[in-house]
Amino acid sequence: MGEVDPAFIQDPEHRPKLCFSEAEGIPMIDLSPSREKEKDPSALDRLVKEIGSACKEWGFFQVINHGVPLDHRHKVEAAAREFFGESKEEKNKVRRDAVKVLGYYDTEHTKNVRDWKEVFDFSVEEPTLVPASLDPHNQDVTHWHNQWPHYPPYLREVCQEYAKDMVKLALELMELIALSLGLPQKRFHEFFKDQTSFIRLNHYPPCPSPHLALGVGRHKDSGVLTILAQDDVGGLEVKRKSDGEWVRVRPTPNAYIINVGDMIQVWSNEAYESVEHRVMVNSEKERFSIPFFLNPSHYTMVEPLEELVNENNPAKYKPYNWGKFLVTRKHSNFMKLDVENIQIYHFKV
Ligand SMILES: O=C(O)CCC(=O)C(=O)O
Ligand SMILES: [Fe+2]
Repeated sequence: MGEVDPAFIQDPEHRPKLCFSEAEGIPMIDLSPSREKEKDPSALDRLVKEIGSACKEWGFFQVINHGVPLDHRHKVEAAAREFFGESKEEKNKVRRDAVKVLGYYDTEHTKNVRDWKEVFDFSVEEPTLVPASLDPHNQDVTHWHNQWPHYPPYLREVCQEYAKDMVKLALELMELIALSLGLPQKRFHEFFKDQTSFIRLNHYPPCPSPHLALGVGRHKDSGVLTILAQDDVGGLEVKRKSDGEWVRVRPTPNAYIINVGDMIQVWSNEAYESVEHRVMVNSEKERFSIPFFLNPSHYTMVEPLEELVNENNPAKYKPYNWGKFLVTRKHSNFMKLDVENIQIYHFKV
């Protein structure tokens, strides 16, 4: 057993339990009625209700019959394995820095503790428009550009193809979520022109001290919605809403794990809430996962939707600018700070 660098060590109250319970009851939802809606409107109604209660009770669910071609997913998984198998020197050729925020890095901090992982980030829109400055008064816009590695050479193409699949599935899920909130089906579409969505390839190497460190420390996803592909190793834990216990999401081959992000919490005025989750590592097996983070345009002002607030249910959040939030987060996750990074509760009324 080796030792881990103190930067990775979680405070005692946040350390994982090595014997864990597997989540019974994380809803498994069959999405086929969404694509066959003309044929069976009552099946679509049932699906919308299932999505609504999963968002309300869990903030997490899994989907099958999601329409994403399996070979597209397999190609990205293979490319990720090959990429992370390259030498550090090769990976560092596409390393992110304070200016080039996309690419490879292995020093992400969640809540100021270093994560036991290495990642490769790429955005869906090339280039992605974002604010140039963290300063709220500065309106300048800049671009994020992807940094594609030379090896493996096919990585770029398969990632771009997969990104299209993810956007399609995400918008379909947003239609179902809109219906479940009593909104017009396409209510959310306007936010995704010039989207800032991105995909992350995650590699969690075996860790000599899985009781002290985490692959990703406890956090909520700050975007709209996350679509996660995990391999068969397992390690994702969700803080169950009903009792606050950490429970593990059992890997289901070819399914996707969906979770509500902070922006759905704000838009829905807390009808739905984003839920804390974290990733355990283990001493024997490496693990790979691929989250897609659905994010709106940088110029989106995020606030409870007017249709969902009234005198009896006033807005629980003040509007905030997504682009400024995003670049502030990117900046703070890059280095260890002495202060908490930006959170939606800072905008609570
Ligand atoms: O790897 C996983 O299972 C989840 C990763 C995650 O929660 C994240 O990157 O936000
Ligand atoms: Fe997450």
